[in-house]
Amino acid sequence: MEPLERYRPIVDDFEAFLAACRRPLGNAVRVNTIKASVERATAALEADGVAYDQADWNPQVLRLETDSPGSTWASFHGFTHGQEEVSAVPPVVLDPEPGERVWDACAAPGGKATQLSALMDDEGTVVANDSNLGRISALRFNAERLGATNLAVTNADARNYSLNAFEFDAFDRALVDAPCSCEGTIRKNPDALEDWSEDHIASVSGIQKGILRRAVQATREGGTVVYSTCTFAPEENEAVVQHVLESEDCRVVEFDLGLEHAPGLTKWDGEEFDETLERAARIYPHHNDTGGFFVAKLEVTA
Ligand SMILES: C[S@@+](CC[C@H](N)C(=O)[O-])C[C@H]1O[C@@H](n2cnc3c(N)ncnc32)[C@H](O)[C@@H]1O
Repeated sequence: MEPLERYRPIVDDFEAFLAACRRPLGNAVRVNTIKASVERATAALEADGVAYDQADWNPQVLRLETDSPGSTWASFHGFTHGQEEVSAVPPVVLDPEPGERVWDACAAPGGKATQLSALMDDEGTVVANDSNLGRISALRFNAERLGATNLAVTNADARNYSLNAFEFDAFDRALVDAPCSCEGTIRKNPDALEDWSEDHIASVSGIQKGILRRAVQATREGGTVVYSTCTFAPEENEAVVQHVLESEDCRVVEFDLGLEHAPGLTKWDGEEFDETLERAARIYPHHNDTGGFFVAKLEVTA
């Protein structure tokens, strides 16, 4: 928990934050609407005797009272997919339409890519990319299990991603769910901070900047890019968005999130960020009894 002390000056009710970070996280699933309605999925859970609670902000997210959410009939049938509640936020903020072209730049193992497919009624295209070949097999497996047929998988470094193989020259939307220091996953993974260091944060921040820059370049004017991480470090969040605001044509836009959150920061460690960064969301574990997440929404401008 010691590394988290650096966030004492920025987190509202820091003691409640620390206490929440120490509590194990319950299990959650997302209803896979490609295969089942919420009613059908919850009926399958009830038949299995698994109690659930629907999330207030999204009825497709269910908190389950079971230690093995992957061992229910609903899961075997692909009606549900184990996914942390806050992890379901970025695709909802991206808000893709059926028929659009969407790039998921860092997609494996595919929780959000398959959610994008479902939000698009499995119509249009989700290009689900990841640079890690080992994680691609899990992405393919999840796409098949959940029946996401509009999902195409690529294996490349998103920082210099080429659109040459496609018959179009820009995506309508892009999601960058970036590799990060994973501080916000501490409730699920108590070892999450074991290898924590400021050097690692600095190095991953450079990768994040490169990926987000490419995502803005690869998205059409008027299109939308969502940037998310499961970490608290401002170097990996606001500083990354700030970097891209300075180098690419885009702006930070507001979004409505039915979840309690804090605004993005406008300064950290002597660095000042654009005031529009306040439109980003910092979701802390004590806000909604979830993991931690950062989400920013960008519009590509001329
Ligand atoms: C937070 S995880 C993505 C989780 C995924 N969006 C989901 O919901 O299942 C970050 C991913 O970024 C990938 N990654 C790391 N560096 C990358 C790069 N330069 N280009 C593309 N993907 C990268 C990692 O392999 C990892 O799978």
